[in-house]
Amino acid sequence: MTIEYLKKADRRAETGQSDLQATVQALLTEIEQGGDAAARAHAQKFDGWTGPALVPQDALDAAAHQVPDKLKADIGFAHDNIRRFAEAQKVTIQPCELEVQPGFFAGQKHIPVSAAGCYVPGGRYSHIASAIMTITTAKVAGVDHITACSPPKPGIGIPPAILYTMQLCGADAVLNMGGVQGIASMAFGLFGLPRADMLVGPGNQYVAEAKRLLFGRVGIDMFAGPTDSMVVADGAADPHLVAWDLAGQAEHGYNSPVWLVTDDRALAEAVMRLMPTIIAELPETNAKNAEAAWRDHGEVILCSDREEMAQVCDAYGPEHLHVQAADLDWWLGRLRSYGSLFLGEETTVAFGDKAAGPNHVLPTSGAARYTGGLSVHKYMKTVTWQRATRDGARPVAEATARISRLEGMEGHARTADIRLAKFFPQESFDLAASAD
Ligand SMILES: NC(=O)C1=CN([C@@H]2O[C@H](COP(=O)(O)OP(=O)(O)OC[C@H]3O[C@@H](n4cnc5c(N)ncnc54)[C@H](O)[C@@H]3O)[C@@H](O)[C@H]2O)C=CC1
Ligand SMILES: O=C(O)[C@@H](O)CS(=O)(=O)O
Ligand SMILES: [Zn+2]
Repeated sequence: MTIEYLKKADRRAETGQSDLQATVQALLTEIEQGGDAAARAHAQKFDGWTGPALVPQDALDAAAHQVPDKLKADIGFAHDNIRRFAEAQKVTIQPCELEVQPGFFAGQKHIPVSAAGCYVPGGRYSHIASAIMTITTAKVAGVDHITACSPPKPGIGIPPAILYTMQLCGADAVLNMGGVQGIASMAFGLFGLPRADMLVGPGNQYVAEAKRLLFGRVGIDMFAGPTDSMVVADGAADPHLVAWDLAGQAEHGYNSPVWLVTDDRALAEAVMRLMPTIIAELPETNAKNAEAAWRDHGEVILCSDREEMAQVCDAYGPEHLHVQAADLDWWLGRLRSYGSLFLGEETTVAFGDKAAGPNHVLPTSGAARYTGGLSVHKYMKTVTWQRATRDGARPVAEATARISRLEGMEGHARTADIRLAKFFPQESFDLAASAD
């Protein structure tokens, strides 16, 4: 490849460092050993929260009255799109059955997990959309019990719009708890809640690391840490739109990378010129986030042709990948590594973030190389079954006995032997391990 970095990041997104791992592991251990009291103590320490851990029903009811009708309509619009998209995905999950041998049947089916814990981030921004994405999808999948948690604001708790959304989407219980203490409370079944079988949702590096460390004891959706976004643009792209699309996602936080990949030097230079002015138009905190993200993690990569651009995309595996280039079908067919793909300037990452339908909980930090984003599939276990007639069992039992014996697993072999003896008492079988 002959790519040229017109702007290169000094640092990659800060995830998975060993000090972060040690910090989060210590918090998890403290909370597991100290139970409810330890979780409450951490809520006070990190979020200044001394109110109830479980949001009481009257607070949930009150929240519904505090949300303006126009916002309710927008939340309803987004919820409807995300629910219908999840329902369409669920239809693609089909059971199957095969007669593997005459009289021997095997199949697969899908069973939703019993209890899910949905993390709704809330440190910097009030992520209403994350509540829709995680809870709605769990509900469509058929999860029996859904706990949602989010960081409480001191003296207020979880903001009313988030509480309203959590209820609308189908949360069975809501916890005033963010960060590691929120994740731990759901994983360990604190406050009388069922232990989560599955932890889902995005969050900052503490949240993502807590999920990663708990994986194995519980299922997780994926590594969904600090947001990252890539725009792929050719010479016909609108530099103003491209620059806003990069700045818009950089506001997530100081550690949210945004990358531009292009084969047009003039476009790259125009976008780089525009970025500081556009960032300065954001409100102060957002601008500070975006400025740091662009300065420390922003990259502009100049390629010689579209195939080279596609190779860069695949190598980065961005969470969001927005193509603003000719021949969108070529890109849709060619690209292999992204969380969610946005094709053309008529859509944008923020549409997917908030309201379009596809889920916004997506793999970050290159995890798109091995997984897609949150969907009903993540809440469902693909399990298999088998049954047979006696005649159908016969060749399978013979092969099983001989293979097991060759492996030295006599106990396994006997479970096959005794079936052959029971089902076919008049016959004899050669069940010795083959010598060669
Ligand atoms: N990958 C995805 O699909 C998405 C990712 N995101 C990402 O989620 C993140 C949200 O982050 P935040 O706003 O921070 O909200 P957050 O809810 O993830 O984190 C806030 C919590 O962090 C904990 N915390 C803060 N400082 C701590 C410390 N020093 N030690 C231990 N715990 C600490 C606190 O308990 C607090 O409750 C952003 O990085 C954003 O990019 C957001 C939406 C979607
Ligand atoms: O990572 C993401 O998908 C976020 O950009 C979603 S949101 O903008 O926080 O809603
Ligand atoms: Zn976003």
